[in-house]
Amino acid sequence: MSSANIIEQAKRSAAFAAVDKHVDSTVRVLGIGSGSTVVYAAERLVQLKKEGKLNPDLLCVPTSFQSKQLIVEAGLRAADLDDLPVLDPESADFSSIDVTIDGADEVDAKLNAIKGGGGAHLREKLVANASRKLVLIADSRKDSETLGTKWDKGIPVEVSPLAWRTIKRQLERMAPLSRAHGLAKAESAAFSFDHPQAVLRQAVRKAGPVVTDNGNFILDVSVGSIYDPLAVEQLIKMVPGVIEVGIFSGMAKEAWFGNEDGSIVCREP
Ligand SMILES: O=C[C@H](O)[C@H](O)[C@H](O)COP(=O)(O)O
Repeated sequence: MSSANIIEQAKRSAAFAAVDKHVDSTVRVLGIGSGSTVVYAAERLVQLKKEGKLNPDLLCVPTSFQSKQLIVEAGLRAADLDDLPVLDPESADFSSIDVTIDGADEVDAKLNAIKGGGGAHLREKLVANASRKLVLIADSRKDSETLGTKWDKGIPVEVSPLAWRTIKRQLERMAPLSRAHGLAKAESAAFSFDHPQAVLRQAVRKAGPVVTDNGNFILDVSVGSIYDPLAVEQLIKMVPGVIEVGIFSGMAKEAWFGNEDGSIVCREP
């Protein structure tokens, strides 16, 4: 098997295992992530549907245009996040979604993640935030001790097109010491680069920038190793015009990694 096929097989195994563990007839609302690994989760859902193992009233909440197409093509029912009732109105839990299964670009030892390689992280974060459980699926190349050490394309940041140059300049002046911003432990650096770089993501086969599903631009912000994901997420989020940051700190409850030898690892924080 070619190395590309081995990677695809690893992604597929992780996706199948996660769906098998988390999706049964008791699940009423399911979040569907975006990207190439989630395609295999949709494949497994189609099989389970044929076997009559899904809830007949199952609603699927998409996280992108691509994700909605996966839901429709799988013969499942798509629902918008704000059309759903909360699962338990009597409790403080505001979740509308039982479980969401999504891909990731890099996942650290505590299951903090970088997402948005496909530009879908705004809706992915909204859906993750409304989910009781976020389950990540990936091949083992994404499994990392420290964010920013494996995914070297920068943190995807969705920004307003109205001020992208100003936002870029401001992000490039972010101080590496979280101490300067009072956001994390004194003396500790949130990230390693002295001079972060923010690059406007360019479209392929279209002149000009990538325009997200929400009509915005993406800056890919390289900061080196990310020692304090929450501090970096907060630092970036504070810049006016930043719509969403592709760091998901403390959101995932489980991550499934497919290995090249065919084995699967499931990790919890
Ligand atoms: O914007 C895209 C999403 O965050 C994806 O879930 C992420 O990029 C991983 O995608 P893939 O499964 O294709 O590696």
